[in-house]
Amino acid sequence: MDSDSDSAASHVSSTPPRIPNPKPFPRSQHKRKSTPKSQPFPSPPPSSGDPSINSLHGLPLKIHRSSSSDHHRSTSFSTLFKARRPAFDPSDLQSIVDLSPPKKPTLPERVDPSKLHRNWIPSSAPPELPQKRLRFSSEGNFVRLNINGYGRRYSFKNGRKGKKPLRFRKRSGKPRTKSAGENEIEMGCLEEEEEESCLGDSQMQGRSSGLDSGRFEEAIVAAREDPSEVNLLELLRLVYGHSSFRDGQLEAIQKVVAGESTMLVLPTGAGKSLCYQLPALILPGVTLVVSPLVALMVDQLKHLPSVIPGGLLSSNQTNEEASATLDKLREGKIKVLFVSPERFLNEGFLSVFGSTIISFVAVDEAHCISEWSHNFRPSYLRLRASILRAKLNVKCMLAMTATATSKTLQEIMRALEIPAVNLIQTCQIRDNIQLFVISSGNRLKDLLMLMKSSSLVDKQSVIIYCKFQVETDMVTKYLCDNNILAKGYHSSLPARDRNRIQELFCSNKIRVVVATVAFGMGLDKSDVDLVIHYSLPESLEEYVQKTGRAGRDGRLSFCHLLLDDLTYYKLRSLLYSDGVDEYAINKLLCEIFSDGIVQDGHASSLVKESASRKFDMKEEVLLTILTQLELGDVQYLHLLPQLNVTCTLYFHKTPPDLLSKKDILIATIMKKSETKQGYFVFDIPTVANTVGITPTDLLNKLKNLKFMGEITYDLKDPAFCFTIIKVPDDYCSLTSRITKWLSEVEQCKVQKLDEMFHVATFAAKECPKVDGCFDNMHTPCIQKKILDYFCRDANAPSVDVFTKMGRSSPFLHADIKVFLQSNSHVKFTPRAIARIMHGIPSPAFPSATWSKCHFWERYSQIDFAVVMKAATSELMKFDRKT
Ligand SMILES: Nc1ncnc2c1ncn2[C@@H]1O[C@H](COP(=O)(O)OP(=O)(O)OP(=O)(O)O)[C@@H](O)[C@H]1O
Repeated sequence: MDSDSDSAASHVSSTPPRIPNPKPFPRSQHKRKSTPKSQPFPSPPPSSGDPSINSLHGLPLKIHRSSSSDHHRSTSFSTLFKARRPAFDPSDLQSIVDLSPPKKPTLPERVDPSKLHRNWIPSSAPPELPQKRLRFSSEGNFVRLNINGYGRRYSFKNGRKGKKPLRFRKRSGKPRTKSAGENEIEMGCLEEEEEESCLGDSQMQGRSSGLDSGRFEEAIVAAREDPSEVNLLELLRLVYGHSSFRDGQLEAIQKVVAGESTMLVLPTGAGKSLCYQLPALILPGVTLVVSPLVALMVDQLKHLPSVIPGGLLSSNQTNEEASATLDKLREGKIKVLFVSPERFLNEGFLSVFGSTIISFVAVDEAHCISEWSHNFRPSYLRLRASILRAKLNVKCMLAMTATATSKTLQEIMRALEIPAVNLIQTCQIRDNIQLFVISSGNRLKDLLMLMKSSSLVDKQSVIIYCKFQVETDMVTKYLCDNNILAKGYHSSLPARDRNRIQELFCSNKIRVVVATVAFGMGLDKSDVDLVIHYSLPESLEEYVQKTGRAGRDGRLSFCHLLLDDLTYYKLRSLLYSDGVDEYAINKLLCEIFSDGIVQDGHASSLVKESASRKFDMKEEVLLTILTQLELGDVQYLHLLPQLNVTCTLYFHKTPPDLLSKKDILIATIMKKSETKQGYFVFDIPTVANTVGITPTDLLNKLKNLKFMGEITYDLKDPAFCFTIIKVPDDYCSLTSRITKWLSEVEQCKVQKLDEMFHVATFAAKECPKVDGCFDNMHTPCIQKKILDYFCRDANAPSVDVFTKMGRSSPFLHADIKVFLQSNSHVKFTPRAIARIMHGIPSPAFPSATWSKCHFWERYSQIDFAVVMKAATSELMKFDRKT
């Protein structure tokens, strides 16, 4: 089985910032470098450069809704939503939020008012009905105040209080040196990734303003002193040109301005960004916005109004870019700083803030905090109120998400110590999207029929989502061959191509994009009118997220899902690729704590690639376990920034013997190095421990020597680095606790896929079509099921969804026996055998080798647990015989 899924191809990257490649050596030195092996100055190979709680008083969750005049139809999803939430008490609601006065939504073109649902999100369109749907208007609802970018920018001083007049300075018209590149984004596993270029600079901000500075200043001071609806509305009008707040916005802003940690759940495109931007503008100090993807950060930075100067720090910036941002931060020129969660690993980053006041931390895509979400991300585990308080003196947190079950919300709120009364939540799915499911025997043909059907042929902006990159290529070609122009988009395309496709799509010059999940994050195109799921989403959360790309302007839009069993089997198999055995975890723990003692400040490392192969665990799984060892009930270790730990050193000016006499570090390196082909090769943590400094300090010293022209060096072997805080007393119980936790996480993902499949299958095959469903249109029944799913009691036992997976096969045992006999030279675990039978590659059993095996993927339709059980029993028999 191919594992080229965009989400499967994920890897957590928090490697240190790249620094530029070393300068070319002067000619004379080149000569010297070409000395033979035995000489002290061998020539370096072409340099690669340095890669260098308050406890929740239990949810029931409070629902915060504004009473809009259009909120009255009993059939709407919102009504259902209200009715389903447990223990909802309107008097509670009254005490928590200001119920805003009834709002009249503006009816958009082509929408039948009777179809307008209660949680339709009004855009800021003028009250008149537009005659025509506007094309080329992908810039959201911002007011373009100065198209030349020479507007005025507001300059802030950190911690500035009182009413002193605020200075304005002219925005520099300096052209950008690099484009705000689109990075590879894999929503399947959110993470910060490589990007062609990434500016940590407020120059990226798109909008400049020609504000009346006096009025603006007064509005800020007024909102700071009294964050009343009137004062906040005035600021909203001045900064964004919007005339009213959308559901949930005002309440969230008021809470954050009052310093109260808040959980905000609004659907995609509902305007969550504004809920951190306005408080950031009002409050003194800097606001940190934690975002899981560079692409998202870049996009959010671009969309910051220019009166909110922003910056960005990501691990793939150059040193120069990062220090330019840090300088601005120190000078008080940054009001909103976008950071990746990995940054919170870095003591250096934390120390940057010194006396800087952090007004609050906004956590975007906050569901990544919870392992029970569809996108758990280990580095989000560091986002704990206790850690943020201790390290950055942050007291207020704003968590934002569009998709979270009650269980996920509970976890986020516990981690960030958000009181239950500060949950602001509206429906997680917009009512202006019609949902269709087609049971498909041939997805390609059905897709073509759909695209050519009279109801969809005029749709102007279409996204077709595929799971695998090969699928996007294949579907794009098929559509083009059949006269439907389409562009494929996935993370393996060069960033420039991806940027271009996104731009052309946003300006309506491309009608159809066939994409993996990589397309869409941070895409604020308001008029996508058709989303097609060529592949089954892995969870209802993913389904809601992707459908949420459609109809962001509030107009009626369409979402079709092509359902087939084979995709379900394939996806279900892949979900078992992260699982680990107790035995492997035990081995890993023994390696981590191999020294058996705690040595203060002693750095250890685990080289990602080799450890991954040795323990047959994906790198993300290794990181998850390490993070758990740091942030679990007992702290066993402290994670350090990830580094490339193997260093090859080349001397250029002073001969090594002489330099080592002047520099203790060089002397130690020479003692601890192996010489390979005449070069000094050493392990960074080992040398750092000997000298008594941290690996990061050692790298800094090397950088200085490089700067002085003494040395250059190459780094390789990306590794997780850590110091041991405590050696476990009982390895066995720690092993079984971690194994249990990981298998629960795995089970949770499988259950999410089963529920998604169940909902789609119900719609396609079992729906009695009584509540408004007809033909393939199943909005009512799907919405009802989604609602059940998101509102299910957090502590309720998990629902057993019928699974289509086979529970037995007459030949399974016999096949495993033959497989073991024909591979008697290889050591297998039951999980490894089950993976091969399911066609799941793993670090120790890659598809390049094992997909050629006769049994590869043969049992992918039999439940993984059943195959594993059979493998265990056959392996025991086999071991006894041999
Ligand atoms: N009060 C408002 N009135 C009118 N338009 C608004 C308002 N608030 C936000 N918007 C617009 O709604 C659009 C979507 O906003 P935003 O990107 O913040 O949504 P989001 O909730 O973060 O979506 P996603 O979850 O998909 O990222 C933007 O174009 C923004 O300008």
